Amino acid sequence: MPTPLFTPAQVREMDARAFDRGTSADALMERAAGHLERAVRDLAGYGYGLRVTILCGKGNNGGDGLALARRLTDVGARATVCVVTGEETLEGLPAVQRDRWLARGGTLVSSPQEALVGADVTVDCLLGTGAAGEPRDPYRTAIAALAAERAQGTPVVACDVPSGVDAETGTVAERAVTADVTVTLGAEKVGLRMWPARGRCGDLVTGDLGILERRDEPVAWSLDDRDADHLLPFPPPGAHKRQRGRVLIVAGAQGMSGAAVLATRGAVEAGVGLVTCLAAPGSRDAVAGAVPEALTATFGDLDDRDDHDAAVADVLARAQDADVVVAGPGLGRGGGPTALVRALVERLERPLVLDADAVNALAEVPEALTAPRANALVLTPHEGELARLVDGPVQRNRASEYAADWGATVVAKGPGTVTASPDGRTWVCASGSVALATGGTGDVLSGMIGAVLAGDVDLARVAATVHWHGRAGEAAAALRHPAAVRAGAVADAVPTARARMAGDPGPRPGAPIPRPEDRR
Ligand SMILES: NC(=O)C1=CN([C@@H]2O[C@H](COP(=O)(O)OP(=O)(O)OC[C@H]3O[C@@H](n4cnc5c(N)ncnc54)[C@H](OP(=O)(O)O)[C@@H]3O)[C@@H](O)[C@H]2O)[C@H](O)CC1
Ligand SMILES: [K+]
Repeated sequence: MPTPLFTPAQVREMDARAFDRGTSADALMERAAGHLERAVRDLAGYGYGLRVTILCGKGNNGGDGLALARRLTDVGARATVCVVTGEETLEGLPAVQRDRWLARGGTLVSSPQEALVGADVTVDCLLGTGAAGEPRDPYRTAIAALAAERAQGTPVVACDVPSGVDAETGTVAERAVTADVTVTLGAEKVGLRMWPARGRCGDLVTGDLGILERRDEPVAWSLDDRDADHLLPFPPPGAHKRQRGRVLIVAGAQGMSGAAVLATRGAVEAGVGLVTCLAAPGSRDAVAGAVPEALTATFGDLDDRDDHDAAVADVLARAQDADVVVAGPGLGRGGGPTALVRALVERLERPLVLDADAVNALAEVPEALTAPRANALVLTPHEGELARLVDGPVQRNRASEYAADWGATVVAKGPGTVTASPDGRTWVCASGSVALATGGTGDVLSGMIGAVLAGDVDLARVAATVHWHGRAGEAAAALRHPAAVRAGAVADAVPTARARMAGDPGPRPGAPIPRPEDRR
């Protein structure tokens, strides 16, 4: 099942409703501590005799830590606790937890450095969702001490969020905790799935507090392999190639054949009935040579002012034979590509995927983006391209606003790609590898998206394809080295990645890939 993701403010509302139903804040804190205790023991593999150092702040995050110390003692672990702001700063529930800890025979160590000596596991209960901005002292110093201990090999469990990480936006303070496991409480917070925050969390575990209700609407979703595989098309038995979808790729101006080749390969490897690539003459030959499975043709000269109307008309006519059009990879910049993109956005009555130069062209004619249109539009900008479209700094966690403003599905590419559809659904991609941060991988993705939409324009499929492309990047990195993956290797890995998502552990000659009805 897709994982629902919420903002910290939503989780606070869930808390408030739980209080209205009669659940006490104390009970929630005890539940939180129970999840932390399990995570600590799971990480270490044992509990009895385990030396656990818990660094606490003065808020409820610190209160969770004090409750944890008591629970760990109950199972025979040795908890060392430091309240970095001083125990006298605690008020309310954290103060109640402190008193319970002291009544249980626990003690408090005043210096974080001293508390960390000899720890097998450390727990970051410094700052949670109530904190904002750059951690101030004494938190700052405590975070540095925790980092130094981790550098010596002592793992860190973060309570709710790694301190210094913004659980709404995914931004990370200059001084922030890097955890090995993060136990996120109540419901998964969206910012923890976004980068750079995701890189600070380690394994993400959700600690259910019984506060999430059916009516809670997540701001985003995260797909796993099975979710993504189920969303992706599976060829109906007996289908002929036209029924399996036809993609037209408009890419590759003169001298820019590589992008056209990669986008065409993306579509072919993703599996679709027919792929046609329209490119400038030299690029067309390159595509024909590199991807024999695709049909190829040329578009007129987009650079020639007198001819570009004819080129645009030709592309629109050819699009009549396609279910989906992908435009942009290596299309070039200037009046011709801009006129073509504008015509496609305004006049094409087919789903349209715009990538790379086509996104740049669209930034030249922003009125085309907001005008009513007859097609489903998917934009796949990387950060630089998105910045041109929004004309200012980009926040990927605002992709859903961009999608609503433009009536388009926005795939905001980067680590933890965010896909937002105009109907208000948002997905944060959990797959991928730094191997994808190399030229041409976006072209592969655009072709793949074209292929999956050729059967059915379900926009959740776009998010599933982003997940699939991420898995292909991981598979290519595993076969080679993350530092040495070229985009063509990502395209090569697309079919195997899908087989693995479907539950196939690896190549097994002769073994059929299970059909959807056998898997569900
Ligand atoms: N449903 C749940 O998820 C539950 C979560 N619990 C835990 O509660 C925390 C949130 O607790 P809260 O008390 O709201 O906040 P924090 O513990 O995160 O701490 C806030 C204190 O931090 C100070 N602060 C704020 N910003 C900074 C900063 N940049 N540098 C230093 N200090 C900062 C702030 O003090 P001020 O005096 O500055 O206002 C606060 O005192 C949640 O994360 C969970 O761990 C519940 O236990 C169970 C239900
Ligand atoms: K924390």
